[in-house]
Amino acid sequence: MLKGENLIKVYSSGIISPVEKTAVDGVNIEIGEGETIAIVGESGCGKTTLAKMLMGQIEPTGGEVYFSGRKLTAMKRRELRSLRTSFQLIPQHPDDAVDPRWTIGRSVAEPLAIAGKMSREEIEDVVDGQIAEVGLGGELKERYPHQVSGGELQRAVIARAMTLEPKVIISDEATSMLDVSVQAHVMSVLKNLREKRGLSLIIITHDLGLARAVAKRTYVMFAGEVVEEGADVFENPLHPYTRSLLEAMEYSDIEDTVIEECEVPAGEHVGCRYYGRCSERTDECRKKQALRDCNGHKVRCINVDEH
Ligand SMILES: Nc1ncnc2c1ncn2[C@@H]1O[C@H](COP(=O)(O)OP(=O)(O)OP(=O)(O)O)[C@@H](O)[C@H]1O
Repeated sequence: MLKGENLIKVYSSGIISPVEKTAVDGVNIEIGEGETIAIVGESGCGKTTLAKMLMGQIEPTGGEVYFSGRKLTAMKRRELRSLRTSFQLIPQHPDDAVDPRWTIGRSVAEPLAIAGKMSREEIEDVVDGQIAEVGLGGELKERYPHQVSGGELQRAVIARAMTLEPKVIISDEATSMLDVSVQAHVMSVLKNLREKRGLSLIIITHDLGLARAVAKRTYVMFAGEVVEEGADVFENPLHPYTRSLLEAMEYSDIEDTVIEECEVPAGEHVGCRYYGRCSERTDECRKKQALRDCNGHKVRCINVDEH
């Protein structure tokens, strides 16, 4: 339903001597209707940039995005704007998505008020239904963001996003600031909405335990590339990077395992990008690595054999 083909994003920053940074480099990604996928990888590997390209929020430097067979990347701005409601991003900090001076009810109603297609009473009905659907009590409508808990506010943000009847929800570390039990509650709200509404869910996370628990397929990213992808990357990890993440997980509680940020060694972009950190590297790894089919999923490592 939503597909990115060979997506590339090069950012340019600085005016006098601009510096280019390739945040995403040739990523192919796909999500079906009602499917949940996870994108995992350390900070700065390009997860958010990839998601924003899929949503049409930022223009790719290269590659195409298709949504229900239509080429998003070829659309005029107006056409794209009308499709934007199909994609809703749930950010890490719910405070970013609501106005602190507005009641929760007003914030949830805002997208419908802007759309201008419903009467006040109709909007009220949708807001009430949506607030109940995410498991919040009606009394929260009259409260301000500082008068609710982080988990409640995040559920209100989900309710707000749902008023626009999106097809795809992208959760960008949406639960990472919450306690584990609250995190589970918010995720179960998303899961229920997915089941009930046939939503597709993209979970961007540092939390391997979360990805493992909720996603049908996982994309592991490293330095702008997908290094491994499949339904069983946790059960049958092939890439040395994925294996190192999972080994780190063994030393801690699975629920608490987050990926630490690490510097990508400079000058290693010709061959395998993991070369500088890989304990299994060979001379062959200095060559550009392709993402290839292997043992039921895809891996970008020349040293992995079919078995
Ligand atoms: N607007 C921008 N201009 C220049 N560089 C950017 C811009 N946005 C992101 N980057 C850089 O692109 C790279 C990828 O960023 P991105 O936010 O996509 O990573 P991420 O994997 O989502 O990280 P995190 O988990 O920390 O949110 C980073 O090195 C970041 O500094």
